[in-house]
Amino acid sequence: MCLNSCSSCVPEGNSSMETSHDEYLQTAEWLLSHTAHRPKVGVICGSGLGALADALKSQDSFSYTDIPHFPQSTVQGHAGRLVFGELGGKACVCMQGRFHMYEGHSLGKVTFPVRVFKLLGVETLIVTNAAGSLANSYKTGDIMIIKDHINVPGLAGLNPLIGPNDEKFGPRFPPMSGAYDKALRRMALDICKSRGYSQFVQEGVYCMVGGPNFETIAEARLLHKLGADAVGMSTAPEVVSASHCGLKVLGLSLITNRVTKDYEDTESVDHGKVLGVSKMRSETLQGLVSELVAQLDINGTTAE
Ligand SMILES: O=P(O)(O)O[C@H]1O[C@H](CO)[C@@H](O)[C@H]1O
Ligand SMILES: Nc1nc2[nH]cnc2c(=O)[nH]1
Repeated sequence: MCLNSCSSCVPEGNSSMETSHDEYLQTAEWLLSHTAHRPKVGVICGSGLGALADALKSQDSFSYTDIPHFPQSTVQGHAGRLVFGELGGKACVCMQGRFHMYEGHSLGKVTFPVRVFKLLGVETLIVTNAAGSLANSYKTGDIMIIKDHINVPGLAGLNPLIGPNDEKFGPRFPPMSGAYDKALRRMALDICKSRGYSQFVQEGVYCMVGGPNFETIAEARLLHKLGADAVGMSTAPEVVSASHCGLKVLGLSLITNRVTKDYEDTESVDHGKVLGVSKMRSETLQGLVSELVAQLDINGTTAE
């Protein structure tokens, strides 16, 4: 076995090594030459949550098809647009549509926009997703502030950082214990409290699985026993990549369905239901994200 992480040895479709540093730079430079916005905050919109970008003022919007080296969205509920604009007086960039492993994208492509965000000057990343609940106390429509994640593909060796490390982005062995910024979580909780959201806000552990199928009952039971409160098919690779390059991360899961752990339960889930609940809660999430961005101290630490 070769131990050199050369391109012929690292499994194809796994790491970010297929993208050179110059390609990230070319994309960032193209974007900066097409907009006057200089975003410090990046937002990734989960399934059906693209309306978060509608709150941006003075928008410059780019279809993914027009941006050099950008992957393309293939999933319903992910429009495939990068929107720049102002939110709460701060310059932001918002992905209306993310990339998933199950679409056939390599994890390098899934996380490509995160590194581009870094090169644009983004310091804080807000990641949203639609997820199914495993915790018994969660209800459909709840918002879960992500405290931590279990990256099932990552544990199995599917990690965007596999391959030669690009030191310009971050270290070979990045710690992940503080991946979800404590101060940002505190801020989100306080805002939820002040807005009267407390009865439908949770803080918990997100578990990423590869998808695209939803969980079997035995899988749901297993993930719950492992400590997961909610499950989805995204977010972990983006957060690993963001944390690696020093971005502060806030993760928000919208609970769109209950994942059944009971063989007697006849309720099932489909993507249409997921999108329906996302749409219903989109405005609430938009309010939370807008206020949070408005409160950010962009020059360094987060507001207390
Ligand atoms: O994680 P996001 O992109 O929000 O979407 C979630 O919803 C889709 C399934 O309905 C999957 O893509 C899952 O990951
Ligand atoms: N894996 C998974 N992803 C989801 N995305 C939205 N709901 C679900 C779910 O129940 N399971």
